[in-house]
Amino acid sequence: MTEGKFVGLPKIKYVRAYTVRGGGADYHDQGAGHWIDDHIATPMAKYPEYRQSRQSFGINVLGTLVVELEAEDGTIGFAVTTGGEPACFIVEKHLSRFLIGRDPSDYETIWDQMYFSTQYYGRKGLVVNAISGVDLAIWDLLGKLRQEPVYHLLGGAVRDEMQFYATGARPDLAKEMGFIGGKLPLHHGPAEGEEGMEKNIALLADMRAKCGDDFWLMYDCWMALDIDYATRLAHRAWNECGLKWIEEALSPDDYWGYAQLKKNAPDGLLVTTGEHESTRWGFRMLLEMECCDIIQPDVGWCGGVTELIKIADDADRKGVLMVPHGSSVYSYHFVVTRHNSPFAEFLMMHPGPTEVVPMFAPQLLGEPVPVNGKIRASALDKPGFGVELNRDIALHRPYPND
Ligand SMILES: C[C@H](O)[C@H](O)CC(=O)C(=O)O
Ligand SMILES: [Mg+2]
Repeated sequence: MTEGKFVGLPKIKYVRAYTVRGGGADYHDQGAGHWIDDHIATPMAKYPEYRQSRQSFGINVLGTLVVELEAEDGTIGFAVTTGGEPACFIVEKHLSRFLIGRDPSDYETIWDQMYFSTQYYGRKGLVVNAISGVDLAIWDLLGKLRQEPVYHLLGGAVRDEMQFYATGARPDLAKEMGFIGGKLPLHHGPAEGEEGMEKNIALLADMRAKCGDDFWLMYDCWMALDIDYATRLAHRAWNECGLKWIEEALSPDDYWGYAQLKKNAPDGLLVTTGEHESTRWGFRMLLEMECCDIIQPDVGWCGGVTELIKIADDADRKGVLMVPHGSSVYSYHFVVTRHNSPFAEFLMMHPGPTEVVPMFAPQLLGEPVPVNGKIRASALDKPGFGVELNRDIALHRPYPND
């Protein structure tokens, strides 16, 4: 090619960041009576006043962040993640300078600039959520401009369909719906003593009796435990109920604790974690310190697709499975391209949960859902992430940059 002739894709012209309330990407932002806020063990449960409800300590305080990127030709890429109003500020007032006038194909440089310009106040959490939202919107725009699904841009499907396990309070119903396993929220942590431990085991035993021996059952501990409690739970749940894995038992900062837990856990029981970890550097700690058997990055929180490529490659190199946390289409387009992601998570967002509903409803239109526990790769065959933003919901743009 003659130097200087290549014109590239239409450049990004507008960056818009909105916040929305009510479920969707902030899936903890649900109404009263939802299974996801029913006395679930958390690190805040040592304070009795914050034990019954996660909303009582503010789990849903952020709401959803919607990032919208409009190219010069009017094509719009968008993405949703958790982050709400403070993430809108970061996107519009800080990150937009690295986006306006740029070709979306330059996602590597854009990511690098977003990360290192915010490193002095970022690195993890809210700032990386905002970076992830922008990165996902770039990949959506790229797919829409090239008229290709994101999974094509990532190397294509390695399997014809994806298999799902369901996260929710009713693994017995998930089994009837065709899922390969059910992940229960743990309800009682160390502050509720031996009585709580007995209740945890009793619930699992009841589900084992209902689901039969071959169905996977997992416990999601949402960072609530200490090593002693997690070790005792792991042994009892494995011996008495055939638990498949114990998830996110400890604080995400306690790499040393995870390495110890993995040594303490019974042979055959998997230790999993990573949904609140970010970037190639955080996951390198988990992988090199041999903290777990499965890493579970959330593509909307760990740095987006651009960063997940690096995280997944590192896990692959070390022979560790990478099964992303939730994240709807943003996960599906990645999982289907990866040999080390043999199955995926489906978060049951029905309050019961007695039926399958789209994970990020009502924010996305055209979101595929598992049928008989599976989604075919061909269901992703639309440009970008294959979904549209539902503009009937109340979008609020607090910090316009233009
Ligand atoms: C059910 C868990 O407490 C949490 O709400 C979701 C989660 O950690 C997961 O899906 O994994
Ligand atoms: Mg989890």
